[in-house]
Amino acid sequence: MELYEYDEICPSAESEVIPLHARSATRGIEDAVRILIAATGDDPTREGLADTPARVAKAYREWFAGYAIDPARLLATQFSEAAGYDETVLLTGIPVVSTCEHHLAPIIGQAHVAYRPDGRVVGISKLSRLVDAFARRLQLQERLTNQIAEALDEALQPRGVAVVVEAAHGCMATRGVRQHGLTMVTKCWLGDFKEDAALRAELMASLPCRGGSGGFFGNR
Ligand SMILES: Nc1nc2c(ncn2[C@@H]2O[C@H](COP(=O)(O)OP(=O)(O)OP(=O)(O)O)[C@@H](O)[C@H]2O)c(=O)[nH]1
Ligand SMILES: [Zn+2]
Repeated sequence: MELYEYDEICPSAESEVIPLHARSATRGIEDAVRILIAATGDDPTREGLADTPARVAKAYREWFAGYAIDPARLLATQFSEAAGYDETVLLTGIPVVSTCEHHLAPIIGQAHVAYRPDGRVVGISKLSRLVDAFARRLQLQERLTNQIAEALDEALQPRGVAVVVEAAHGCMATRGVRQHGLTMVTKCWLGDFKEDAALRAELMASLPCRGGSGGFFGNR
């Protein structure tokens, strides 16, 4: 295996310490990607890989855009015109694109978000934005599930919140146990949903759950 000099693949490494959350982190990411490419045994300077560090830096801005989003601001616009509606509001099949904090591998799945309003509702698109704001961070699926539920509960103070996330973990599909087609299902129940088993059952019956039917990294 060919070895590469550190400052050949990582020219800016010693010039400054770059906070990773900042926009200026781009160069630091690019240097890190060159190191990772070299670690695979490939040549980070060959033509096909020359633009890869910049592409990965751009991808990182997209994958981790959630850190810059304030969930409370997302949910700040609320409507009271629907005050007479006090049944469950449910949005199913919200795409989840996240990254596991243990292996930096993708977590791909869907979230189903429900709440029982108490006089106020939010624009339905905000539920999708809320899921995305927490998904586009380094995550554990359990924490992602709880964060979505708690942010909605805090902002809207509804009578209940339910969040179900079903996702496949790239770190299980592509390495380690190397089992694809598995789906992890996590749930968070707050308020009415925590107290009322019939409500939980009704909600679960309304979900187009894919759990156990193949997952997002293909069938076994
Ligand atoms: N509970 C939970 N576990 C996760 C999540 N994402 C990844 N993991 C697991 O995190 C664990 C990390 O375990 P470690 O033993 O520290 O790491 P590892 O040696 O790479 O583990 P293996 O994946 O079993 O090879 C693994 O079991 C992963 O499957 C998640 O969102 N929630
Ligand atoms: Zn993982």
